[in-house]
Amino acid sequence: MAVAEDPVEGGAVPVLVAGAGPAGSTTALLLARLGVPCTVVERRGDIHPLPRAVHLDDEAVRVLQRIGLADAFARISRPATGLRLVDARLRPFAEFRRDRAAGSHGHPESNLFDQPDLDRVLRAELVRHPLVNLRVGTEVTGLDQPPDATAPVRVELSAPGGAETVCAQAVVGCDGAGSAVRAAIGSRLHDLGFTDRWFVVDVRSARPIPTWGGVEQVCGARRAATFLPLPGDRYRWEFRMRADETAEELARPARMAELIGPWRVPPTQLEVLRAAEYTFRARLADRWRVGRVLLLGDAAHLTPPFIGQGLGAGLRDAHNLAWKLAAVLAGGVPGVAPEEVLDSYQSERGAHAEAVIRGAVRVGRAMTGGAGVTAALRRPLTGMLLRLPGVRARAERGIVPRFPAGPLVDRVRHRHDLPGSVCPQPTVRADGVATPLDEVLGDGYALLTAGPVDAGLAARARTLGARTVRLGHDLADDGTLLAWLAAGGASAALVRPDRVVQATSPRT
Ligand SMILES: O=C(O)CCc1cccc(O)c1
Repeated sequence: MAVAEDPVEGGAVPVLVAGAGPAGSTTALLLARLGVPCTVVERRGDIHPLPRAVHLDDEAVRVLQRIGLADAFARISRPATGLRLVDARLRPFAEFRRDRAAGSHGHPESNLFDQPDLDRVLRAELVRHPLVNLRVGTEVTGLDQPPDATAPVRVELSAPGGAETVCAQAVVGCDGAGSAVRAAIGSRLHDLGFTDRWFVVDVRSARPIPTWGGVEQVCGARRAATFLPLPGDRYRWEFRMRADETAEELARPARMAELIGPWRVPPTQLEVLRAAEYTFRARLADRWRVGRVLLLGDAAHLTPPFIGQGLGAGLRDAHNLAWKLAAVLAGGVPGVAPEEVLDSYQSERGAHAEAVIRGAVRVGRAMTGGAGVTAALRRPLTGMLLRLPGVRARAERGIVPRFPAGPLVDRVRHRHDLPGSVCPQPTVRADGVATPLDEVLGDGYALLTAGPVDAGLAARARTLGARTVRLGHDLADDGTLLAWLAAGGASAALVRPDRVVQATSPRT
């Protein structure tokens, strides 16, 4: 299939991305990095002015690194100490600590930020990139997909100049919870059984508010709450709302003073930037792809924020999809049918997104659910639970993606085998220069070797155009990669462009 050279307004475009939020912008920038021109349509003229997401983990920051924005993100975020459970009087009773220097993905494990800051960084990059055509004030109103999956999709747009139609070889719907693209392909969001109203308060504080440097989850019986220190002078509180409460009532000075009372912050030192009701939901779309139309981010899944994974899930989707879509538009991944390549997007990402949503619901209920005796027992029970073998380690590790076997992930025989897992990113020395591993691996497939490679894997790597990177020759690291390969019983790993291990060569 021919890919148009340039994005052409009103004509054929290789990829139309609906929505310029963080997930849509990241998708477009990943595609553009791979040489695929994108048109991004965005309903809003300017970035969304209100703070929304506040947390990204190290794997999600690694995705931003792929589009050259890790340093910019570091400037607008603060590495966090982790998650602390506290009682109604803010006395800690459990703590999950994160590495503030760098975790296995080469970035701080927990990062707090204010979403409009990230939106501005991404928007500047979209505007700057020669392969991205950003069209604001424009949104998808309908789609028409011919039965032949490889024929262009006709996309109806509402634009400042009126209604128009463009043809795109693929459409990526990143248009949020109320996605028009999702509706147009007949995909439905399924409720995973969680809806909770919370009152979210974003403030600036004239004086620093003492914090432990991470997220505080108040697990009191009377009212669950979350407190987060954002960068600079900004902070966020979230309070669970009772059935008979309204945001207007809670926003009154007397009620607000009562809510933030335990933190002992004089309300006069605070400037309230926003105080609004937000409904936390757990939802998953049943179909993430119909032909060449794909869903991503909040259009595909919604999670409550208790483990801080909402936006990260969208960036992971973008990382998983962009290289597959780019490959299919350029003729495919050798040895795998294009439809299988694209199907693997939902089979890989859907399972992880569902595990994250269900995990967030479980954690949310465990931390904040119940009343009376149940809530009173939370503190001692949590202490006991965390002393059980493996429980703390699991809670600290989070929900790590482990993709199932498929056309792009070999079957594993042992749970320590590497295929389906994400390769770590230590800092390595290449040509005498300290560099994050991904910069050495490049944008395509890579074959990371620490010893002999079996002939089958070597041939597959050649067919896929993989860059061979030999430990101890092309780069040196602190032993992380060697230990990782050894733990997985491998002497070499074939790493996909999204850093997922596709196959390994066994250690002999
Ligand atoms: O696990 C962490 O380090 C923080 C998790 C988190 C982030 C944001 C909100 C929240 O309730 C939890």
